[in-house]
Amino acid sequence: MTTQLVDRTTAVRLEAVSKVYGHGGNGLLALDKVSLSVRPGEFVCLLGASGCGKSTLLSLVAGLDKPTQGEISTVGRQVAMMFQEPALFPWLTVSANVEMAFRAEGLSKHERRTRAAEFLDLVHLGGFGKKRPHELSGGMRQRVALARALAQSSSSSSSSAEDEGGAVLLMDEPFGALDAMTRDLLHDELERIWRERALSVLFVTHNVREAVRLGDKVVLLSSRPGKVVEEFPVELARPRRTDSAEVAELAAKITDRLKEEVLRHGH
Ligand SMILES: Nc1ncnc2c1ncn2[C@@H]1O[C@H](COP(=O)(O)OP(=O)(O)OP(=O)(O)O)[C@@H](O)[C@H]1O
Repeated sequence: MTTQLVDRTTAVRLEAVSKVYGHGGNGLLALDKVSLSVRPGEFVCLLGASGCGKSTLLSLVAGLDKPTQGEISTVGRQVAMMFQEPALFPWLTVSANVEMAFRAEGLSKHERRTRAAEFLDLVHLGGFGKKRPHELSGGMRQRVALARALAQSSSSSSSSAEDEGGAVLLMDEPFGALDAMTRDLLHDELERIWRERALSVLFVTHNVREAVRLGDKVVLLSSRPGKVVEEFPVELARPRRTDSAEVAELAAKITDRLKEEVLRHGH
């Protein structure tokens, strides 16, 4: 089950969470007693081989699905999710796509547009509000998706009155389809916004360097069923460069551990 946390030292907490898809003999154990936590303002990267249950875990935290066993708790503010594909409505303008985040708030059209423009400015897309998604590059579309996720997590309908902490952002390989240069730029922007807005982030990737570039902590999941194998604190100074020797060194250590896990499971 998913509950609201009263404890202010944790933004997201999973305790012995298991997920089985299907029933009986045909059931598939996707996650096996996974425990992990994200502190308020912490950037946690979740790393693992394909099919180890990373997306499953995020959808459970987002409340899109329920764990079979275990408990998930989050801060009062509703979490926002961002996927590999930006999932924009192609027939709407960029601004209208971001305005969707405020649709439950009863704001006037003018207020919605003004607030959407603020979030588009934040991701350096000021002036692009009237464009349609197909007129933008892949990286720009992903920025629109980021603006919409930030708007969602800040909307008053998604926060409780006593909630003063930053929002929780769940990201499922959001930059996986982008070229390396665009990805680098978006890493810098995400890091800036994360700091400015004191976000708590759970970021799924299978790119080890990306995890080390961004994370305060990298949580390594085993191959299916997903279990936490090891947590690696990343104590490198920020801002980091994906191509730096320090990032490469820790990434190599984590990759070795990941390979060991994949070989142990035979897939
Ligand atoms: N709705 C579902 N019904 C049945 N099985 C599912 C469902 N969703 C996921 N699975 C299975 O659960 C396992 C974990 O899937 P999941 O998508 O969470 O892994 P992942 O680590 O995110 O993979 P990838 O890195 O390839 O995106 C996989 O074996 C997948 O086939």
